Amino acid sequence: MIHILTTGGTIEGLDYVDGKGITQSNVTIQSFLESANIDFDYTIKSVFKKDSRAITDEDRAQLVCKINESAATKILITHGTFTMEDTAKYIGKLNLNKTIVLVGSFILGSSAETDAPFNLGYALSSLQLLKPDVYIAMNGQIFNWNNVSKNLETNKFERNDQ
Ligand SMILES: NC(=O)C[C@H](N)C(=O)O
Repeated sequence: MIHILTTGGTIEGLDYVDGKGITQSNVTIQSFLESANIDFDYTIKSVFKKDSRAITDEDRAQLVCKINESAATKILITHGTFTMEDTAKYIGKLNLNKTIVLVGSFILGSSAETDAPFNLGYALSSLQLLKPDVYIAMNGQIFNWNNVSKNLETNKFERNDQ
């Protein structure tokens, strides 16, 4: 059983334009999974719907509550890319003894060119194979929570020790 927690971000078609958050989107993580004909047991829950620049430590604490409440030991978190590494660190430091993978997209989930379905597939596959810890699955790579940064110039995630 995989438990999916959604938090907003570009992957859900949410973004900031002119300093204002766009909260209306016709994209759902569920619809991506349905179009891929996913055939394993999963549950999906929206924890909040925010551009990740607006996520606070209170939001992160709420996310941790949902992780702890879940009977699943494999958790996927969909999240905006800007502060994904902060949320990964926040959760990683807690040693929750579950496999937790965070994933997002660089191109709006509502756009035809979105990287969302590929990233979701890659993250869900990795989630089933990885040992308990917290990871980011982006750019076709797996990053450990304590060794990852988003490079704002290249718009890619990279290892800190690279
Ligand atoms: N690519 C993204 O997800 C950026 C987005 N605006 C965010 O929530 O961080």
